[in-house]
Amino acid sequence: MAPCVFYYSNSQKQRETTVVLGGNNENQELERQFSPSQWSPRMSADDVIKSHVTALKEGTERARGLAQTLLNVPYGEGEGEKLDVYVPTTTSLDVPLVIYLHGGYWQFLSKEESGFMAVPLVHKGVVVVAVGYDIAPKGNMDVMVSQVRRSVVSVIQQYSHISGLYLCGHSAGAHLAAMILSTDWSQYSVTPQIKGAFLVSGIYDLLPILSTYVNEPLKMTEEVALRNSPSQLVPQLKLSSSDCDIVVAVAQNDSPEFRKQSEDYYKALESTEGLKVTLEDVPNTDHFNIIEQLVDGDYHLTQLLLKMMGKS
Ligand SMILES: N[C@@H](CC(=O)c1ccccc1NC=O)C(=O)O
Repeated sequence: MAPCVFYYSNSQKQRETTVVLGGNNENQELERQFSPSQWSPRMSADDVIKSHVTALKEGTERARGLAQTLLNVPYGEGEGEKLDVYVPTTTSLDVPLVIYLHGGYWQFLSKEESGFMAVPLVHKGVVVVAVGYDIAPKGNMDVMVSQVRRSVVSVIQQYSHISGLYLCGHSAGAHLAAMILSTDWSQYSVTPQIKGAFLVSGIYDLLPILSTYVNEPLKMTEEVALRNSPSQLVPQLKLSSSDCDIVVAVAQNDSPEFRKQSEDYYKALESTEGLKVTLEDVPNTDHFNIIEQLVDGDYHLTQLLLKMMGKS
């Protein structure tokens, strides 16, 4: 993985842009809204990102030390199409599996920092799978969505004996999880039955980020953003995932735009008859520690996830 120094926050860049261009207030405000690190009450923007990467890395190292693992299992031909499996030692026949999709604005992080939530789950007899995908600029939005969909197909082909399939995604990973729920599986060799999904501090409408720094490496056009926006695909989600329990979780200290993304998506799902969806507004959390705390078995969202899988 690249050293932390590359995980810059947007604050420095914004100052530079302001000086050079004189600044466009509206777009500056949009960029601030889509800079999660600027909204943490705990630390400065740079520190919260550094601390996030450290927490995820350390948590993943700990999980790799404590759980049995299968690392770098291919789910496709591509170099980046690999996943890590964290396996419980259990004699139970009731073994749920949760697939974790990491965040990082489709341009940071990897599966190497994405096993952090495995310890309390594996301890309760749950298999945890951390999926790798080709972040930008190597991958683009269509590629990433196709990769994570294929990873799900591969997992259910390899683990046909599991008692239930669940998804958990953070930030950009919550977007990818929502895209998985909205898949027309008729193009694929199997139709996954996803029992539950945890969508944590996600982005579900990609249009507002088109004009921001987030889109620089992604290079999405409006057409690409529209066809990859879960907010546009609610009817397909209803067709494909009507039996899925969906939790839309958002941090109390996420930016107003991030909170709006979750609220709007929740409302769109909730007003669609037949879907089971709840909105979890998690107190005393920001965009980063809302997911970091999954290392802790007593954390509210860990408990909720275990309960959903019948393992609390
Ligand atoms: N420029 C973004 C960076 C960011 O979101 C991020 C950077 C490194 C690792 C993860 C990130 N975001 C969410 O997981 C920010 O201001 O927070």
